[in-house]
Amino acid sequence: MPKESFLVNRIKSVGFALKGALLLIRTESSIKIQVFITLVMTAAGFYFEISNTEWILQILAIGLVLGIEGLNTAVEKIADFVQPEFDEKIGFIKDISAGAVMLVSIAASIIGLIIYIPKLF
Ligand SMILES: Nc1ncnc2c1ncn2[C@@H]1O[C@H](COP(=O)(O)OP(=O)(O)OP(=O)(O)O)[C@@H](O)[C@H]1O
Repeated sequence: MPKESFLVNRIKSVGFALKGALLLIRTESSIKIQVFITLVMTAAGFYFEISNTEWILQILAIGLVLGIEGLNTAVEKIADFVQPEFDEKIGFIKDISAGAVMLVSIAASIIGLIIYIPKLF
């Protein structure tokens, strides 16, 4: 069988990644909430006419939270696959992964406060 070209492989990878992102949004409730917050913050960005720099920081913060949440979901799925029973080590791995989401969420919330508090008060 002839090897597929680099370009065909790249296009296929983008397809798999898009499928994964859609699957994530359709099946995971935490990502659904974060997508909702993304829509609210995007609307707020337009309403308050935030600057280019503020848009860049907001997009970066939102992208980080969604990306790390996606990785956390992947860690949870792998953990459940390799060890469906209660296991202290699995609990530790899942807690660390959830902690990573919390850290970026705190940073994103602080960025949001720095951008919007001066516009509200
Ligand atoms: N197999 C397990 N062994 C030990 N502790 C576990 C196990 N599964 C889950 N836990 C504990 O329960 C917590 C929540 O795990 P869970 O997989 O339900 O994640 P979640 O954050 O509720 O994810 P989601 O709501 O997105 O499914 C973990 O952080 C861990 O402390």
